[in-house]
Parts: sequence; C-alpha cells; structure tokens
Amino acid sequence: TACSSKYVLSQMHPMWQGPLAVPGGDRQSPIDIVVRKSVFDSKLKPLETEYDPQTCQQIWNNGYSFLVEYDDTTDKSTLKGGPLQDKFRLCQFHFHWGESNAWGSEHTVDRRLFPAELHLVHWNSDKYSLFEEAVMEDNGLAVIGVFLKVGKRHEGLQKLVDALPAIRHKDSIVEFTRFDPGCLLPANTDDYWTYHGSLTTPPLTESVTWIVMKQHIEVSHDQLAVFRSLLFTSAEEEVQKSMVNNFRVQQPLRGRTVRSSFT
Ligand SMILES: O=C1NC(=O)[C@@H](c2ccccc2)S1
Ligand SMILES: [Zn+2]
Repeated sequence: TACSSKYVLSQMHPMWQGPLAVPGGDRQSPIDIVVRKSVFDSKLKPLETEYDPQTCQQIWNNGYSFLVEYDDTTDKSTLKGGPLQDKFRLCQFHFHWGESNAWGSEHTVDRRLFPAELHLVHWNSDKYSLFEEAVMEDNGLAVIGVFLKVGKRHEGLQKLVDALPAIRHKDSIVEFTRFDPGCLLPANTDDYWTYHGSLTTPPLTESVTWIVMKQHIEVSHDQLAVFRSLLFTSAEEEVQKSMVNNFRVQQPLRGRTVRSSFT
C-alpha cells in the first residue's frame, strides 16, 4: 500500500504543493520529552483504537526498517480520541532500534534512551482520501510511539520475529496476515505525551500529531537480536550492512509545548 515510506512523496513529486516547513523547520521530530516541562491537559481523552487483524496484509524490508502494512482502503483499523479531533486509519507499523540495547529509540524521556521504539502510523481519513494527501497536511497523520525495553519475551511479537528471516534483504516482502497490532500496545494507553511534529524520515513533512506512550512494552534480548539480523542492503549488493541504528537524531523543540494526559 502507498503508506509505506518508499512511496512517500519526495520534493520532486508533482503533487508537492510548495514547501511545507521542510527540514530545518520549527516542528521536527523526534524530540527529548522533558517530563517536568510537559503540561497536563485535562481535555486530553483516552485513546480509542479499533484494530482488525484481518486488515493485516504484508511485512517488508524497505531498506530502512521493516513495515507491517494494513489495508487502509476502509475504516477497519482506526484510531480516534486522545488529542485527535478526527478518525485516523492505520496504514502500517514499524520499529527503530540500535546496534546495542543502550540506544535505539527516536524519542527520549528526560534524555533516557530506550533500545527500540515502535511507530503505529495512521492518517486522517475524515479529511483526506489517501495517505499521500494526508502526509502533506498539518493534521494529516497521527503516530503512536511505544518504547521497548529488554526483559521478558513478548509472546505477541514472536509471530512477527519469526517472519523476519524471510525479509532479511532490502525490498523483500512476504504475506503476513491476522496480526493484531493492539497486542503491541502497553496495558495502560491512557497515559501519554502529545506534541505536533514531523515524519522522522524523508520527506520529514510536519504533518504528525505524535502520541508517545508513557508505559513501555518488554521484549526479550533474543527477539531484539533478530531485528538486528535484518540488512539495509539488497541481496544483489556485495557488502551486506546490518540494519541497526535506524533512528533520527533529536530535533530542537523550537518553543513547542509537550502536553501530558496524566499528572
Ligand atoms: O514515525 C515515523 N517513522 C518513520 O519512519 C517515518 C515514516 C515515513 C513515511 C511513512 C511512515 C513513517 S515517520
Ligand atoms: Zn518511525
């Protein structure tokens, strides 16, 4: 589906309607979340996710991360509530991780790094009809960020981990069905931080309402090691490069306020 980063518009694309606060903009992501500077907002609602595992389609290596893609042609897997006014459709989820357990996340909390971060990418289906349109607009995307910590094995993640050896190289893709992304959310989804930011990979458009979960999930050391067995490089390339450290560096806050749904 078009929501994977490979199809995200580049600045050369004819649909590109002029600069939408391109890199060096004033609402880039990721950021460090300074807990004591976040502002509690009692108007923030609990998140409402309705994910249909039947809409899960494929898993593929796009040369930067691995994406699990969902059928986003209908409102079957949706996100609403939280800081959002509209209904958003899940199009894919993916992760960012490090070469060691000491780092890997894109966001940090009081400068604390996590070994990995899950991103569930949704687009505003009340206002737009395609991901490619939404990706250009202020209120176009909503991404849920969940931190991963190394600890006990995550049973729900294992089905995904078992599929990774089949997509070791860039551009490899396999069918992947009946996966409920809800199993990757922490038990408590009422406590989160939210702020206006951007995609963390090109075209870095400033169209994302970020929802970063306060509670992390745990995965085992071995499960994370399988992430690191993926390759940035395609099967044809001579030099194989391990897919690790696929995160963007932190960006300046530029006066933005990070709101919290909890005190
Ligand atoms: O949260 C994000 N993580 C990424 O890799 C970026 C992205 C870019 C295009 C599509 C989906 C996601 S934005
Ligand atoms: Zn991401």
